[in-house]
Amino acid sequence: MVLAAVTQLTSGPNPLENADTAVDLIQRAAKAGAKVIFLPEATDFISSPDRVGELTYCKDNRIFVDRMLQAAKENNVFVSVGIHEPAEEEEAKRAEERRCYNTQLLINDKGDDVGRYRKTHMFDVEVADLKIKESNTTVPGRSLLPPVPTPIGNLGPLICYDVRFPEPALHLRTLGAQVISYPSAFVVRTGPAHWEPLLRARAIETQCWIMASAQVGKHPGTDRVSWGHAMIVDAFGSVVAQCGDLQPHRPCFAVAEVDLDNLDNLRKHMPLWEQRRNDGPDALYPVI
Ligand SMILES: O=C(O)CNC(=O)[C@H](CS)NC(=O)CCC(=O)C(=O)O
Repeated sequence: MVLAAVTQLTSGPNPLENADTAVDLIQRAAKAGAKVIFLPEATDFISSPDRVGELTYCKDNRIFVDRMLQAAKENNVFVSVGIHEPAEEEEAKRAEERRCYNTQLLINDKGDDVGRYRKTHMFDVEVADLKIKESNTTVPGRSLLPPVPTPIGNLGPLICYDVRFPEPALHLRTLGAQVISYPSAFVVRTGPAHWEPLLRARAIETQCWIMASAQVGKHPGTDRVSWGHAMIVDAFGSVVAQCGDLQPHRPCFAVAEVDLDNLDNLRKHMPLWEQRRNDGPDALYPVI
């Protein structure tokens, strides 16, 4: 049994200050015994949309990544962290747009970069008073990252809005995932109604552990407020750890022991992957 930690924090527009907060959380969670530590989406910075290009390409943002690699090594822990990654020129189409990928970076306990997943679903929505177009600043990734071995099992990375789409999570399970991570910055308009049920649904249907780190509270210099409620859901769909909502929100973490024997037992006795009908909608639901 290995301990995992999900974290909750409030990133601002300064990558170096956010690095201090993230390193402090890594140290605290490692001291509590966590071997795998999950930091939220966009831990490096959250800013108004007009500053995303500048901040993505600035030197401090490269220093942010170096500090995460160093903290993983020094604390002997595996780290998952959400960052803005410069998009390749051909992807950005026009270099002057300086768009980014919304990336989950995976770092092993030696401080090596062992994988990057780039968010594939853009949060382009209008819900009542909320209007956000992530694709103005961000280029969607084009592929899933096959699960990466970690001390808590094979980890399949996805990000935030991706949680609304069951298909990539199911595909990661087929590729061998035992744990799926959703570093997030859910908005307060949708969080109360959708955050927990979506995470639990993904856990139940994939029979994977879900690690959902979260941004929380008002982001300085923006009009954005994040929902928080970072949580760990086990492969049966139970919420086994959750960060609080006591205000003012301070950076915090919640831990759970990840039991892969139980996961194997669940999959053996409820063998969804053997029972799934793969013969397509025409065979399953013929039009009478
Ligand atoms: O913009 C950044 O710097 C970091 N990225 C985010 O905060 C992203 C894109 S705007 N947020 C979400 O996907 C929220 C999804 C959500 O709230 C829902 O699905 O309801």
